[in-house]
Amino acid sequence: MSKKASSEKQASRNSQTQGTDFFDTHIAQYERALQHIDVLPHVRLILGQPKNEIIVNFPVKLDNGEYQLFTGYRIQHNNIMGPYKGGIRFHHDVTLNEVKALAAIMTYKCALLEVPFGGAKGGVALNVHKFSRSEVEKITRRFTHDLGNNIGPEYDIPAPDVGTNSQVMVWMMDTYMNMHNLSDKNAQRRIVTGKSLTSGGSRGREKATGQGVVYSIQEWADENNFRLDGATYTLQGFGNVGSHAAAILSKLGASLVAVMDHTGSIANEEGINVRKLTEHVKATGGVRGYTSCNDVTADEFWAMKCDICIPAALELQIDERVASMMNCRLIVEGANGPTTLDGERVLIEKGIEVIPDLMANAGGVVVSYFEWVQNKRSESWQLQEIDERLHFMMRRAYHDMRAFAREHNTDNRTAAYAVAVGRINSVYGERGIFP
Ligand SMILES: NC(=O)C1=CN([C@@H]2O[C@H](COP(=O)(O)OP(=O)(O)OC[C@H]3O[C@@H](n4cnc5c(N)ncnc54)[C@H](O)[C@@H]3O)[C@@H](O)[C@H]2O)C=CC1
Ligand SMILES: O=C(O)CCC(=O)C(=O)O
Repeated sequence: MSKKASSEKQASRNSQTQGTDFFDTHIAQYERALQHIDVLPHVRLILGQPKNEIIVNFPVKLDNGEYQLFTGYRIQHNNIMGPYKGGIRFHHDVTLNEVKALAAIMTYKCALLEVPFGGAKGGVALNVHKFSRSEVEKITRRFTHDLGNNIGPEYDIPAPDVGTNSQVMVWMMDTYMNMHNLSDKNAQRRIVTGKSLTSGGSRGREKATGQGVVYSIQEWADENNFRLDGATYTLQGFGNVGSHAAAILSKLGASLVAVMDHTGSIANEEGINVRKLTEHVKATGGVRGYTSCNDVTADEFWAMKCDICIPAALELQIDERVASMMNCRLIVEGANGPTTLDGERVLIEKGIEVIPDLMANAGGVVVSYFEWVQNKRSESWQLQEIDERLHFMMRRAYHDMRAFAREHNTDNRTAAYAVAVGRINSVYGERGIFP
């Protein structure tokens, strides 16, 4: 088997064979945090499962005239802190358990960042690369239609995730507006965030998650007297999160030495030109075939010596085997849930620090919140203001997480969960339970 083929097979093996235990992994991480804080018994129960699980099966007429049935999910984990909030994923491996885990992660991410939203996530099981633009539009509109009143601008607000983008969000918005005869059409644009700027999106949302990844790295670098100028890093995933993180890190003088995506893995110890790679990915759909780099296997990618590794693709990628190969100082989880429980154990044994998903990739939902507020008030904020507000909120959450970790002698993930669950628990405690 060629190196490229073996690399692709490895990437797909990681995401497919382990996808089913993502919710269990999340629950184990959540329960580990409960050992460090006092949580009301009913709150433990409530947070252990999502509040609502919406599953819709819907047919769509494809370009060839045939009908195909799709399964879509919207999981609403918790809304004690505010309206349900979270992305929509279009990917062939989408399952109920995956979306449940992603929805719960949103609840804790928002609580850690003090964003006044709860947690939700949605997804449709489809390989987006295999459908035409008009088919993806029809799938989006039909899914939105079937979600009906299960979403709403004050109730549950979707956003982009893997396989979706600002165009998909605008189709969702348009479908929702056409379904509801609402008087204040403009304010209703906040039914989704992550829209294009022209259709009511926010400046800075496109790069927000990557920007937040970099703000997290900068906090860690300051804390550890580490210079980013001249540092090396590897990146799994060169989509929205990965490509923007890389573009910003380039400006700070950090050097990208290896990248993996769904098409393969490439490396160059001398550094990869991020701007040129971005053009290549736009033109060809993936990193494979980019010149000035060597093709490497997935194992060679993970074993690459570097200062920082940024997984920014799918969940459960860094398992025990991968973690034992890794040769870096810091892992920054641009993706949701990229590390398995065994993987994390090995990383801790090896002294590799992790900035967990709840913290590292929260920039997206923070700027989504800014977009929602701007739509509600008919305002349009400047990029500088957005970046400053985002930076402030990322820094505050980072130090809340680190303070807990130091005080209770925990890893960062346990600390991030504990801070978030502690805040949610306080609200439940103050409000009591409706009988
Ligand atoms: N888009 C956003 O604002 C946010 C995204 N995230 C998380 O970041 C991660 C990436 O999301 P996006 O960049 O938005 O998605 P995207 O769809 O823009 O990009 C996904 C990237 O992952 C790569 N990929 C897919 N399958 C792969 C595999 N089997 N092996 C290696 N690479 C693979 C793709 O080639 C692509 O480069 C996900 O875990 C998502 O939940 C987290 C917070 C916000
Ligand atoms: O921007 C949002 O509302 C949600 C982003 C998201 O899905 C995530 O943080 O995983």
